[in-house]
Amino acid sequence: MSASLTREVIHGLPKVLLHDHLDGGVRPATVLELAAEIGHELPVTDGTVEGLAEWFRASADSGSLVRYLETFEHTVAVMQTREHLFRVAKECVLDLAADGVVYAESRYAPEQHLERGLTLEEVVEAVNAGLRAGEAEAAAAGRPVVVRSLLTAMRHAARSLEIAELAVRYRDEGVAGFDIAGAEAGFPPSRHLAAFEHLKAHNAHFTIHAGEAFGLPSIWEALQVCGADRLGHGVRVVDDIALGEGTVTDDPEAANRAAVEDPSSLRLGRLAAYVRDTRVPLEMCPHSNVQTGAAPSIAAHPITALARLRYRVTLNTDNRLMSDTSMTKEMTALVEQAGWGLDDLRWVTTNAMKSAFLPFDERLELIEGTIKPAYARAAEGFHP
Ligand SMILES: O=c1[nH]cnc2c1ncn2[C@H]1C[C@H](O)[C@@H](CO)O1
Ligand SMILES: [Zn+2]
Repeated sequence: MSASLTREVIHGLPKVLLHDHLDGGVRPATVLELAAEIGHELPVTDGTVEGLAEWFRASADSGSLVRYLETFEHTVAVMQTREHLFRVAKECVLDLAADGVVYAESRYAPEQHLERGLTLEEVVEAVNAGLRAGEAEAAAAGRPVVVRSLLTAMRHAARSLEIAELAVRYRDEGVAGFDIAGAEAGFPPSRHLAAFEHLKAHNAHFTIHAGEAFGLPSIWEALQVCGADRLGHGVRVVDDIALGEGTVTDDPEAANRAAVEDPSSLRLGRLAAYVRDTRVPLEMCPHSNVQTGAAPSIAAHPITALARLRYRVTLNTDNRLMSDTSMTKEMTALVEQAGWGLDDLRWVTTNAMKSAFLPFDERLELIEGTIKPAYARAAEGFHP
């Protein structure tokens, strides 16, 4: 009964987060403090944590991915030394643990953290050390969380092969995989084929931001040309799902209703069918999509139709700072605004754990030992 599924109950549920940017989740207080320390000028001058947090949220709320991404200048600026990277990574783990996250993959682009002389290896080692310190502190506080990193290459730049090599080199030291991010239009993933070939040659995992600001060609390339294991966002797969005379994209709210009332009225094109048939995990990020204009609202976000159609949907935060969000907030919004229930939350959580770039036995242990028992206990609470 979703009536009892309050924010407090949701906060207590175990969560799995596959798509969270380290530089998109810096605490506003930390940005403020470190910017003052290094003399980086921030765009707001009232000096308050609240003012800065609001600036990030409002600036990211532009309806444009390109403008959303401009705000990262001010988090990346304070992540340029070992000490600062360590701190940001550690605080990230503590914040996720406090949100009830039990497994997370935190991604960042090492090439963006070289401004003050660090090497790529030093960046990775500083972040890894911070993640391990955060895990230890969270476990000691009774909130165990496992956090792995994904190394991102920026799609407009030309360092993807180097970053892929770095991901392979550090695979046994907490780096679980690789990603491509940045503005999508004009920078197709196939520009980075050498990186993907290297990863495949070494049996490494990768995801690609695709189908966020740009539609089906980007999803098709990510899967069929590059061989991505998962899709970052992938929300525009609904461009290939017909509803009436148009597509789900034309009227996502009607599609969410149709997916429940009459699923056969939604007709999958070849690519949309391929994504569902092969169980490609979709790393969906509702609040981020509303901000960048990839979805009209939480109620009308295609995540609900895709969930009802049984795509391999996972729920994610993307950028907790810019989107002023958390896993608790993403889940609560779907419950309150899109008719989701406890079964849906358990399902996306299990989907995410199944899709993690963690060895199978470790995934199974988290599903059987942590996720299933906690959701079963929560379900009991809803019986009369
Ligand atoms: O949603 C996103 N789409 C594309 N790129 C993104 C998104 N969120 C963050 N990024 C970029 C900006 C960061 O600096 C970079 C690495 O985390 O990834
Ligand atoms: Zn992202």
